[in-house]
Amino acid sequence: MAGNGVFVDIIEGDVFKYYSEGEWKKSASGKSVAIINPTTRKTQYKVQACTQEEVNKVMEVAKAAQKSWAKTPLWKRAELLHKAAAILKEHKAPIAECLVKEIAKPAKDAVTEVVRSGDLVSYTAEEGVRILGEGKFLVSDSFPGNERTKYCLTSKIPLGVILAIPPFNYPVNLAVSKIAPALIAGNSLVLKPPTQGAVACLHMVHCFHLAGFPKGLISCVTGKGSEIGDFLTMHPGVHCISFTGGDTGVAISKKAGMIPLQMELGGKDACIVLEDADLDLAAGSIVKGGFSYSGQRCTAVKVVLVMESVADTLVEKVNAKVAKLTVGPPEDDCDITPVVSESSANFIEGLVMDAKQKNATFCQQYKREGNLIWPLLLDNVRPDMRIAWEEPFGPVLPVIRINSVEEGIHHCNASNFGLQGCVFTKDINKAILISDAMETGTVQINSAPARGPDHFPFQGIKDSGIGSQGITNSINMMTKVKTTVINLPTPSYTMG
Ligand SMILES: NC(=O)C1=CN([C@@H]2O[C@H](COP(=O)(O)OP(=O)(O)OC[C@H]3O[C@@H](n4cnc5c(N)ncnc54)[C@H](OP(=O)(O)O)[C@@H]3O)[C@@H](O)[C@H]2O)C=CC1
Ligand SMILES: O=C(O)[C@H](O)COP(=O)(O)O
Repeated sequence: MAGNGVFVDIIEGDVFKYYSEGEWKKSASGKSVAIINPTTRKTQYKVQACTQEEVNKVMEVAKAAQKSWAKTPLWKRAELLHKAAAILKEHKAPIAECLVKEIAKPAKDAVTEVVRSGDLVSYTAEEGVRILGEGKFLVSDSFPGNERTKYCLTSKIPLGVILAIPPFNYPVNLAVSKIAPALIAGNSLVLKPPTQGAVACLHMVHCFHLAGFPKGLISCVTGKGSEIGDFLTMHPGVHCISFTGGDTGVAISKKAGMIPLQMELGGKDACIVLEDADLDLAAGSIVKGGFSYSGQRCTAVKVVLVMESVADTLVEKVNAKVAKLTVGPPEDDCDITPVVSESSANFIEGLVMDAKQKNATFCQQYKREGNLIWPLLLDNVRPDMRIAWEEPFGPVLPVIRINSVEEGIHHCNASNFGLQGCVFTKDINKAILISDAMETGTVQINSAPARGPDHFPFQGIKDSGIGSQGITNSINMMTKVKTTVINLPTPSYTMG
């Protein structure tokens, strides 16, 4: 159970504590933030509403802790990360339980998220010792007009204090995908977890605490993003922001100072299905891609663009699979579970009603109970409908029928998002041409969009983000280049 066993220190009364200076603390605000269970719509947990003074304190200690952490040998940093990964995996059950209660993640997927997170931490430790253990050596005589009098040594050094802000949908995985690269690279880290998912994050942070990281190196401040978010992101003590979420990220990038930003934002991932596609494969991928975790994935298939000649067959196959999806509580491991909040369900319903008014074809009857929305495929969607462009982040998937590949590419590229896309065809040449033409960070050929495996590069263009993630890219992003130049009194050339 949450807050029990080795986790007993992280809670007092019914409010979970925040983590600062290597200790679990109550906020001086005396206030808490309620976390509403999406299934019961009742308060499940409470976390501290941290104050600005408490944020100032974690920034101060993070700065000091980073200085000595940067002097800790790389292999020792890796050793601690491996230890944290093992502890995290050992305690997957209580953490997964929080994910079920806070964000209605189906029970098995919740366990998978924790295990995947442990693996990510270990992989990052291994990758870090390799790529940070190497530098560059340049000599001056390769540039015109220079003798060989200068030797340039290049290495990667930490940025300082990293602020990590993950979203609700993968609170643990998208937190560790920021924490592990930051730490292996010699940075300290301040985590502001999403409110829904905060308690899972606090348990995860306690696993790092149990691993024995130095005091102040990792902190976790809780509170509503709308209340402490700006104070955190505009804090002068922050040297880099790694954020995953929605439009909030666009606002943050305008407010943040002159610091590196890693932004993973929304998406409207298009799935283009050509006439020669394996329609069974496409239908299976569309259902998995569109409806896993009730469509609440940045990488979910969010619009299907299918050639008119095969559209009827594809829609029929997709519908047959949608009919088999189970709908209900996350504890029962149902495929479709309640969406994260009432406001999210209302937003999704708004998109559905707009499509209804504009005569989209409803392949299933629209049904909603509380935050639970039954899976819905909308056929014959046209560009004047909101659902053609907006991200529902729910189990509703639009199908747009197209008459040419160009029409599909045009729709994909007209979106303000550019996260991922996918194309189904048996013609690899066509697939490559389409992939090159799609303005998205990644294109999957004959499979649905996906972030994982977590060491693959992952990036969005346009409003979908800044920079590239994935383990290696995140480590590099959380470092800066330092060079030392050795100036010789006379040219020196190496002999054969
Ligand atoms: N491209 C990618 O890799 C991914 C993108 N996403 C996108 O995330 C969205 C869903 O996640 P969701 O959690 O709703 O996204 P939000 O943008 O609403 O929230 C993300 C995080 O930002 C915090 N936050 C809110 N306001 C501020 C602020 N003013 N300053 C700083 N932080 C703030 C939130 O805290 P609080 O919860 O307390 O409000 C939360 O931790 C979707 O658009 C989805 O596509 C999701 C996963 C991956
Ligand atoms: O951000 C997300 O929505 C998830 O990281 C997606 O991860 P996945 O595509 O590997 O499920």
